[in-house]
Amino acid sequence: MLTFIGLGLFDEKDISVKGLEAVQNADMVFAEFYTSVLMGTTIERLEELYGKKVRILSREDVEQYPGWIDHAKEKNIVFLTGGDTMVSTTHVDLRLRAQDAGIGTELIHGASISSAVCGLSGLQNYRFGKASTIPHPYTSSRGRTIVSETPYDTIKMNMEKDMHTLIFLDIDKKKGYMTVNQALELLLEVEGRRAEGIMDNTIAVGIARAGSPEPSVKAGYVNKLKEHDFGGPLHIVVIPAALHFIEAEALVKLAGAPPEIMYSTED
Ligand SMILES: C[S@@+](CC[C@H](N)C(=O)[O-])C[C@H]1O[C@@H](n2cnc3c(N)ncnc32)[C@H](O)[C@@H]1O
Repeated sequence: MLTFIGLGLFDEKDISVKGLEAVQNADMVFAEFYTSVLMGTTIERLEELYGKKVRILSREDVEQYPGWIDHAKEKNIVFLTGGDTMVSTTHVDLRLRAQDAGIGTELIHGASISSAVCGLSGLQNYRFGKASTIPHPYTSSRGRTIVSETPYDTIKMNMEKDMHTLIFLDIDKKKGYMTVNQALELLLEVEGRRAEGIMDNTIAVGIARAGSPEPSVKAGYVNKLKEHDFGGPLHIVVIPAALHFIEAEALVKLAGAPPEIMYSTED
């Protein structure tokens, strides 16, 4: 049996009781921390709580060479991930590979950043459209710096449908954890090229360290918000569509948005 377990958002204590029991009873424990990271703990603290060795898998181990799942044909193995275990296409793909190999699978869910952003900001879950990820810029073979326009296109498409956009921020071994500030600068850079006006006079919401004792939640006009100090990682951004009046009130009262946003809301 291969059990997928979501560890929640911040530290070793965010796992569910059900999840903890499954890890403690497992024959082998695998984990990946490239799709998300629990910033409030360490591998040593996880191993101490579980009383088990945790084998850390790379992206290649999970996406290209998941031979390790064969252990689940004979043994109970668990696979740990940050957040909820299935809020990631990679993990769904892994589950399907296991099923195809005749391995039984089970899910034990954890708190996800996708719902935490709604809780912390007051934005309504049902109003979110397609999510996107802002990757760090990279250098092309011709030496040009490439900034992805995909997140900008996703925001535009969602705005046309009156839907909010959740934007995950890149986690890169060398370039580090992308901040809200870097993400907004990159969106403004694309706006500068495309000049389609979707970032003009637009409110954004930045959230840092959801699930920690001191999350940072701040909403404001993009040009101002990009200067705000959100503190340490992880960070995430939402670009809301037109706001329902309760959402606007929540952003003002819970995220320090300018009060005037309450006078241009939808019913
Ligand atoms: C690709 S998502 C993985 C989602 C995860 N499976 C879940 O359900 O929460 C990872 C991204 O979400 C954001 N994120 C995850 N945990 C966070 C947290 N505690 N606080 C703020 N942002 C977070 C970061 O932008 C991070 O790069």
